[in-house]
Amino acid sequence: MNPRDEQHPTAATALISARGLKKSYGRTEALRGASLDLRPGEILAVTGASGSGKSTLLHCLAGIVRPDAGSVAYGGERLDQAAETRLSALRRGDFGVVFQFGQLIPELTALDNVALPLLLSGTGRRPAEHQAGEWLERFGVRGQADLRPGEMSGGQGQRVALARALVTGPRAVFADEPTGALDSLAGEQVMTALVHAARESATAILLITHDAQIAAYADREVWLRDGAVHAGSDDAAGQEAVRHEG
Ligand SMILES: Nc1ncnc2c1ncn2[C@@H]1O[C@H](COP(=O)(O)OP(=O)(O)OP(=O)(O)O)[C@@H](O)[C@H]1O
Repeated sequence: MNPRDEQHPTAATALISARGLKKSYGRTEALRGASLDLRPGEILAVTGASGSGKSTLLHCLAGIVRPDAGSVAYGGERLDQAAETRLSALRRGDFGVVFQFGQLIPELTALDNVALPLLLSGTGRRPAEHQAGEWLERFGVRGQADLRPGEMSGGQGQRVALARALVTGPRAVFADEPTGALDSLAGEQVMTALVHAARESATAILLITHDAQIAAYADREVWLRDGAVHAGSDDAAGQEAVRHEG
């Protein structure tokens, strides 16, 4: 089945709304007025050439990096102005993050890696391990629960990383090339598991990818060029974002 066929309703109101984001690193202008809406429950692919600002945009939306200018609103709350303590609370509860190389804690088993965000938010060990086991099951890696990251394949590790990102029931997951280190079969399997889990829990996914086959899993696709967001051809909200920049 074409992954785009699995449609779902999108709400008119954005979950996260970024307007006119600018961010420079020294003389490098990574973002030059990027605007984007992530709608509740949608899977949005962000593509673009290397160095076009994709990771920087993701970091600004997730409250990891503060933009130099512009705004990021999450349900009306301005993340670009929020205190660090508030941003880390959001990253622990409302947002999940997955990177290209999972970034699991090497000393912990798969189960403990997934249980950790729950333990950090005050869930008791037993319920945390129970929920972690359920999420490993959902991603098809329950059999690897007692393995450490070094003992798993890349695809298994990424499934564990996704389980860890989703275990707290986040409203949004930010995935930066989550299949970038996998072969195409493992990548497709990871994406199928991610899309399924996101649909079930109505979690919005911001997915950065270079790969058109991976982007095809998204409901909507935008591309970045020179630090600004450009809409896909069928994307009215994105067109708005482009106008907004002008
Ligand atoms: N922490 C940093 N320090 C200095 N320069 C940075 C930093 N992060 C990003 N940059 C620069 O900002 C620009 C945009 O980088 P970014 O990682 O956002 O792009 P990208 O589209 O995600 O690239 P890639 O696809 O290669 O990962 C690049 O020129 C990059 O070198």
